[in-house]
Amino acid sequence: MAPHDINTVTAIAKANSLSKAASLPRCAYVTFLAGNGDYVKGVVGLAKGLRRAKSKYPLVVAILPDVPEEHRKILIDQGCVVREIEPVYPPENSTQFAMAYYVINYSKLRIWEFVEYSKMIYLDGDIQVFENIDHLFDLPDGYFYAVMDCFCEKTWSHTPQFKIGYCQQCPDKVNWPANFGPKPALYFNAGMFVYQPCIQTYHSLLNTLKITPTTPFAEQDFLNMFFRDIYRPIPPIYNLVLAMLWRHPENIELEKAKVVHYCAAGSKPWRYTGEEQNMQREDIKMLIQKWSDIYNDESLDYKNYSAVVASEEAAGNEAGEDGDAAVLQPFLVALSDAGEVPYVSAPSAA
Ligand SMILES: O=c1ccn([C@@H]2O[C@H](COP(=O)(O)OP(=O)(O)O)[C@@H](O)[C@H]2O)c(=O)[nH]1
Ligand SMILES: OC[C@H]1O[C@H](O[C@@H]2[C@@H](O)[C@H](O)[C@@H](O)[C@H](O)[C@@H]2O)[C@H](O)[C@@H](O)[C@H]1O
Ligand SMILES: [Mn+2]
Repeated sequence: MAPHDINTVTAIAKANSLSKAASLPRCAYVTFLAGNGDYVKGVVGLAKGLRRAKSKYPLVVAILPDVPEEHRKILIDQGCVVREIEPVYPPENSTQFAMAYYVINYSKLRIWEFVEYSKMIYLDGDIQVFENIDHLFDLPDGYFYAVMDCFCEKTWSHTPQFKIGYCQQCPDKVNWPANFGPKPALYFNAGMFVYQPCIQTYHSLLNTLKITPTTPFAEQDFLNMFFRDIYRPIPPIYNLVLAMLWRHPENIELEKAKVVHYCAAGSKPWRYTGEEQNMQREDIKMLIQKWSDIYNDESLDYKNYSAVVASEEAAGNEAGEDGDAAVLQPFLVALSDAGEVPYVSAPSAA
């Protein structure tokens, strides 16, 4: 066959694109959804935020069986890869959780089973991504990456740290008392982390959980214990826990925050009333507004966004490296590879 033969050219192009797809690292974002409440709004907001940030990778939603059909459909329509998981129950124990609903959070451990991906970034449903963080997938393998938590809110009042006013965000302010034993290891917030799915790790997590007493911060305490030797802190811009704004303003440059975690009491954007403590702060109102702008932006709905990209491609717009088409393409490939969403092919330009 002559190289200019149209079939040859097509075959080469196809082989190239296949090998390109095959060599793409198998990366994805993953979040967790339980129940029939309003957290589905958080996940929709997150899916749209990732699109706005031109993330190249899909958002997998690990859902418990109690998520209603209606909510599953909303997620699929937003281009999410929906995966049902079995709940994980902690061993029986009389511990009071810092929040009663944290008990379902042990189910997050199932995401280690998603081994069709080599690396994933877990994000809580109450997180928003304002700038692209795909580069976190390039961090060296073999570690667990997350942002250090803050111990100053009253959800921490049960801990010795809180009682003496010690926080790892300002470790020199209050010295760790000698008679308290060794200084505790660095402790991450489990609303965002970079990890590698792995079946051995998955079994080890579940087996270790069976012999581990439950504690107030549920799976977060457990993950901190399990991964303490390979935990590597990343800067707070990758998971801005809102309380940092009033507890440790000296550690935060708000304009640099790429990822915001709406975890302070009263700060869930989809049910914000402004009544709780600190919720009338200007920075909080601004962050709630930014979340709502993304949630309400119809051009970020998957159906509208993919239609625009398809028509740009049809117009022969190769849209350099930063163009929407170039950016959405691998996202669609990843989705269609996952077998959940049909690949939206561009109509012929002829
Ligand atoms: O009814 C619920 C409660 C929690 N979650 C999920 O569990 C995560 C952890 O809970 P949350 O973010 O409310 O905890 P916080 O970060 O505020 O302590 C949420 O982000 C959701 O992804 C959920 O889907 N439904
Ligand atoms: O089940 C334990 C939970 O713990 C975390 O909650 C936060 C939040 O409750 C703040 O209000 C506290 O002040 C903060 O320290 C605490 O870590 C995670 O965000 C969540 O995903 C989940 O892992
Ligand atoms: Mn959260």
